[in-house]
Amino acid sequence: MTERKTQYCFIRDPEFAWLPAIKEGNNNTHAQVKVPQYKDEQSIVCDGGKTAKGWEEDEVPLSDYNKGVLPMQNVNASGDLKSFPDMVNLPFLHEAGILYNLKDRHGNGKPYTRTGDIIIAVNPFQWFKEIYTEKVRSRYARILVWENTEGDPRSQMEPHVYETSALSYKGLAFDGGDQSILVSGESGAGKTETVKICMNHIASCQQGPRSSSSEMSPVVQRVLESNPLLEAFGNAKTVRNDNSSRFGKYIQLQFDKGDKGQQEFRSREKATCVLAGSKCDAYLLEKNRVVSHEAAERTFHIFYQIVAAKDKSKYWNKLAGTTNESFRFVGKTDTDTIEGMKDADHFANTVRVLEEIGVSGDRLMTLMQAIIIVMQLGNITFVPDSKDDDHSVIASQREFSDLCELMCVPEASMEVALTERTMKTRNETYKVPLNPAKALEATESFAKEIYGRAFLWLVRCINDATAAEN
Ligand SMILES: Nc1ncnc2c1ncn2[C@@H]1O[C@H](COP(=O)(O)OP(=O)(O)OP(=O)(O)O)[C@@H](O)[C@H]1O
Repeated sequence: MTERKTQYCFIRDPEFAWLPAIKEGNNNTHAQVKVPQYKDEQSIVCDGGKTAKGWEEDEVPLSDYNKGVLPMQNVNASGDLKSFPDMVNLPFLHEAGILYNLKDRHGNGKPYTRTGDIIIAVNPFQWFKEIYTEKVRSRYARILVWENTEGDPRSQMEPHVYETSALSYKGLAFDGGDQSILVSGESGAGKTETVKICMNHIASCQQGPRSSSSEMSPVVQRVLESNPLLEAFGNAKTVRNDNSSRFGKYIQLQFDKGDKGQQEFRSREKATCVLAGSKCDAYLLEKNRVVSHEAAERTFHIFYQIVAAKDKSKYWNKLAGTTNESFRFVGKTDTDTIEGMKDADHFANTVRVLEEIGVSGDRLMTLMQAIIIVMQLGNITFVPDSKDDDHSVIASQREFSDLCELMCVPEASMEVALTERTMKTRNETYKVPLNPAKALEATESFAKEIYGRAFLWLVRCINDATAAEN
């Protein structure tokens, strides 16, 4: 009599998506399964139930599964998971198989897994310093870029995001084609960090085959240093990520490929393809965050930074003595520390980098005042005009006078701008009064527009400092 092989499978679960189980039998509509019970989510693994604290019998409807078949686990005869660095090789390729493979590697300190040419990164939320050392960086560059090996050199290496950077540099330097790297994932997945790791590595690839120096090229340094600026103005604390990018970006790294006429081009002896500059396109800034955010979240970092700045009254003397709560758009926050640094220290760093890219003196003053104007606009309130409910008048007179003084605009003109809308037809221009709700809406739109434009202006300044001239 032949012994029946244990059928290690997965079943759907509303809490954990997929659970490992053992299939005991089935009829036309249902499968009978034994489900190992683990201590907690972390300890749920594919191990044939060896570390489970008990078992439960269950019956699952086959109609919940693709073609009525329960997906099988990628395990050996004793039920232990067989982990694959490249998921193209998974014997059973399905969602549950992918998730448990990634979970196993993640648990073993391996945040990267390959699927063909794609690298999947599972955010470890702790720095595994040993996988980002200079030695590791140059090994990936040497083997993937500079050594002309037969076959796929990746087969001898652990999957790593350095593989993506090295292969794109190689494609650019030796095949001559432009390269694109797409980094995608949900909020907090680690996209921004991955881009930094990738850019740093591209910089070490261009140091050439024999480089062992950790010295960064000035271009890359400038590109990476501009990051805190984009983060100050474009990032905010959300419930998922304390430093969440609230805009999309397309970073173009510009390489000088040398003179193609010279034999040196495509030489494997020397790097002739060198980083000359970078350009960033920013889009879809979450402008709405300027005027409102969830209680557990924050608006853009720069607002807290400026309120916390030691020298804030330099930008507007009325900032002296103010707190986050002094401004409706900013409001109470449960933290004054982002990525281990206080808002006040971040501000000093923001100003230092701004000055480095040429935003200093009057330009710096204007930028900061634009930010303060946005905050002050949030403090303007409206009430119905006693003579006509459809008209509104400004209720917060002192805040309004401060705003006008800050903007250097006469109060009468500003009041008209905030409480009336100008309509234009083909033959005439006329004013429509705004009720308090509409006036508030218009004021908020004005604040969002100023912030959005200041952000794009800043991106242009960064590009002026980092883009290659030709
Ligand atoms: N490779 C990594 N090693 C260690 N920690 C990491 C790594 N990648 C990301 N993290 C951690 O995860 C946090 C969130 O990462 P990151 O800001 O890159 O996410 P994101 O995908 O860009 O999020 P968002 O879309 O919200 O901007 C980082 O602040 C860092 O603490």
